[in-house]
Amino acid sequence: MITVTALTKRYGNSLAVDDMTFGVAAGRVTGFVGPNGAGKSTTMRMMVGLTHPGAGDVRYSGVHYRDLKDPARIVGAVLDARCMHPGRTARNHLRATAALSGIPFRRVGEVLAEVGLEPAANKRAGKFSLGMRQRLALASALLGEPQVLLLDEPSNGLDPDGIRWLRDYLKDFARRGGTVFVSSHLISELSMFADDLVVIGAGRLLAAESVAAITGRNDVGVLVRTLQLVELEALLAAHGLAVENVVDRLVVHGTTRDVVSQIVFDNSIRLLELSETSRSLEDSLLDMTRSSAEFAST
Ligand SMILES: Nc1ncnc2c1ncn2[C@@H]1O[C@H](COP(=O)(O)OP(=O)(O)OP(=O)(O)O)[C@@H](O)[C@H]1O
Repeated sequence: MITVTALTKRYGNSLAVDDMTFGVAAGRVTGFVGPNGAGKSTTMRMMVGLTHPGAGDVRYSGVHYRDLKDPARIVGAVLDARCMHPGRTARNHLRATAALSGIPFRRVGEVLAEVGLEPAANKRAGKFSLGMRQRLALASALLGEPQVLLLDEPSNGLDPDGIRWLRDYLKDFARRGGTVFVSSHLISELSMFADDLVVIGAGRLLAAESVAAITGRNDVGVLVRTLQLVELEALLAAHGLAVENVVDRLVVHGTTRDVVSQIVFDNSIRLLELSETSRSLEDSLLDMTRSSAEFAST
């Protein structure tokens, strides 16, 4: 649905976005992750024509954003939830936005209900919490019944219930055939609902693949504790297993608990602990971006 090709943006001497190419599929939630300053916002701004790229382009089903006949009906974007008139009520903010895009006013009531803001419809946006502004910004993006949602850090300011609600909403939007591209510097949060990930660091693309592919590559292994450490290490190595002695335990790479427990049983070794380990998605992404700034992990 979205194709980003060789997208590049330079600010002075620094490359904020460096030759970025990736695709975002319809019917799936794609997470856009990277440490602070990696270039997520700059990329998303270029995706909706708010920042002019130095090179490269972004297309929606083959059509350049600036050539879309009715962009509000194709792409709904929330890039900065603070961007609204504080003196306007939620309803009036949405009416003004609808009028600008030629969208019928009946959509205003519908989107207020969709994001759960009906009770606050007549309150001024200036009195809204950041979480309520996020919902109002999402409501604006939904006015044109778009096929694509682009959201930059949409859970900022949402409470845990709000975050769960947003996650379910976006999953459902994708299930109905929509395209969701959502950025976050919180890997743990994205890993809970994204199908695909686009990972960037220091302006460069590091990976663009499914969460399943990334986790599938993760090293699985077995952790063993025993008082007969040296004896078991030799036995496991004799069976051709890659074994590592880490202080008071053995880590056996690329195998399962069943294999190790059989060797242990056959050789009457007494165990203190036997467990399977796997690296989390977060560990993998941290490895990918280690050379760039730190990810926030909570
Ligand atoms: N208008 C601008 N002028 C100069 N430099 C900019 C501008 N906008 C962004 N940058 C720089 O480009 C780089 C990428 O910034 P960007 O905001 O896109 O990153 P990000 O991944 O969205 O980070 P964050 O999660 O902190 O918002 C940063 O080094 C930033 O300082």
